[in-house]
Amino acid sequence: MIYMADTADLSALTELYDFFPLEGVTTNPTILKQSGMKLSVAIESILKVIGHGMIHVQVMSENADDMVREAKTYKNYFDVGDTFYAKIPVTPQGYKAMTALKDAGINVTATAIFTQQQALVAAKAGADFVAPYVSRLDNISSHGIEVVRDIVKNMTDFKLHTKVLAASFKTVDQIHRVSMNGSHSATVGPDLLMQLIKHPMTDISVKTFLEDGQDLYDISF
Ligand SMILES: O=C[C@H](O)COP(=O)(O)O
Repeated sequence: MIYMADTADLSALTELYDFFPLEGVTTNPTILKQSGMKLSVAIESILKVIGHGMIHVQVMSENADDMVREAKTYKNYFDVGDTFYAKIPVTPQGYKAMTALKDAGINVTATAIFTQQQALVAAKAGADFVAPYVSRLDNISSHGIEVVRDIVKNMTDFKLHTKVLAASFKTVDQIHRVSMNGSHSATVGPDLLMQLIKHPMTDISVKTFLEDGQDLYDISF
């Protein structure tokens, strides 16, 4: 499974990219607002941290032609080639823009997905990733994990190349369950990414190893 960071928090990203095998960063207008940075500064700063990792940038336009122009502008502005993904909401104009963007050779991440059909239509429109919102589904008494599972099944059954990018997480268990249901990728906030790898028994085990080995390891390195 591909892990991405769902954040524009530069210090958290720098800390995570030092050790966590992340393959990209996803952003949206809300994430930018939380960072306090304008788009140009935020994305340029993120790119300095992530190098050749994927960068997913959401468009603000509502009309398909504008979405396409906006995405093309960002791709050129940030000069990021194939690691650039235009995040396009699954509106009617968004679907139209997805097809046009793919025709123009620009990667697409279909976002704000709440149903299996929204994802399937996005895949047919050529989206490289489809992003169902797990917590936001759970919070409206729906079932985020089941939606992810159904979308994964569709991609497999219909032999589509689109990857599921599960998004909107609040718990480690949600991430565990989307992995077990075959999600190709997940984008996760920094705090939860850290929680994924934390376990008190690991800390206790490492502490014991250090104590036990203290006087035994006699080879210099
Ligand atoms: O871009 C989509 C986000 O992953 C949504 O996450 P959120 O529900 O935590 O805002």
